[in-house]
Amino acid sequence: MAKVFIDGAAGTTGLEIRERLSGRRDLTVVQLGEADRKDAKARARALNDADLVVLCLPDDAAREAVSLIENPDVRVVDASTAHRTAPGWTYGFAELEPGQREKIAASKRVSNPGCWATAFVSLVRPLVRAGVLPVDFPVTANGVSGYSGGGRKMVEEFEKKDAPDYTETVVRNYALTLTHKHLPEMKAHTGLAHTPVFAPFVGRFYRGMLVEVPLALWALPGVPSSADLHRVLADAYASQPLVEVAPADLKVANLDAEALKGTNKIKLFVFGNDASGQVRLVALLDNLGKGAGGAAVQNLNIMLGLPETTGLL
Ligand SMILES: NC(=O)C1=CN([C@@H]2O[C@H](COP(=O)(O)OP(=O)(O)OC[C@H]3O[C@@H](n4cnc5c(N)ncnc54)[C@H](OP(=O)(O)O)[C@@H]3O)[C@@H](O)[C@H]2O)C=CC1
Ligand SMILES: CC(=O)N[C@@H](CCC(=O)OP(=O)(O)O)C(=O)O
Repeated sequence: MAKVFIDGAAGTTGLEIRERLSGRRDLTVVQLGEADRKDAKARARALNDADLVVLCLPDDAAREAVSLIENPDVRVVDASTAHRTAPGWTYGFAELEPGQREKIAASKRVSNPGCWATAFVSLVRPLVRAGVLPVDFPVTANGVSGYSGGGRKMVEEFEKKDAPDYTETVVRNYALTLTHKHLPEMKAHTGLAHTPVFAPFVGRFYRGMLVEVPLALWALPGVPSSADLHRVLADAYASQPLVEVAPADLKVANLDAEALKGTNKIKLFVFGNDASGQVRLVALLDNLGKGAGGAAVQNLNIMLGLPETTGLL
């Protein structure tokens, strides 16, 4: 039976992954106790003794963990931002490209996508691949996330009244320097030539997110209809159980960012107005589900040759 070590098991993403793996009888989960969890020697031992390790650590600690692995058989899923565009690493988004699942299955080093990037690339990559969206198009994205996306520190900022930076803010924008940490992977894994203009918001709710890519259809070559864009997305994800494309004729007045909380799914929507030549592509997901822990478990299943959606859906 495969031995899985979670490094960073006490953090927000680590806890989420532990919970998802807790009922599993097809693997053994290892984690270090409170006294050892930051001890480099204990971590090195556990890292080298596992079949697969899941890193739920800040970027620097994730890089350090990888450097501590000497056993060539150990396989890694890294939930941090450290290796998402690094050479030698496979991007852990099985549904993204034909053949990506097989690459993940064969890889020793898999980087789990960021939550914003998961939403963005799932909407944009199929359109770029199909040639509907030119690679040099000036794409923008915006969205709102629950505060668990910021990890333990942000959770405390929103929840712990005696935290030094406690806030009662309901919703706020951020990344105003236009250098959000997911931008490199958003560009690299869509194939876009230019970095998208990205406007993220965080709100006073724990988990869930809504991400939008607004597009002027009249500015695209051949002026496609919103139905054309919908067809590309529906075809791209037709056989993917964790990615759902809502029907093109769906009539709703709004979407709730928390609607998929606790699930491992991502749902994509195309809201278009062909009279004005405009479309809003929308992705709905749980930042801790398909945006982090759910995706990590999916990657782990694929890498260990276990049924992909065990413990998910
Ligand atoms: N939250 C989210 O929605 C998502 C997070 N991620 C990524 O997952 C990773 C973890 O994030 P998240 O769970 O949110 O962060 P947290 O801060 O909640 O958790 C990080 C954990 O790592 C521990 N840690 C820090 N340094 C070390 C070290 N040197 N050795 C061992 N353990 C250490 C921390 O302990 P302590 O708290 O005691 O310092 C904490 O338990 C990050 O890289 C993040 O970018 C990815 C996708 C989504
Ligand atoms: C609300 C919030 O602050 N979210 C985090 C991203 C969460 C995520 O996907 O993070 P990783 O890159 O850490 O994987 C942010 O925007 O920086």
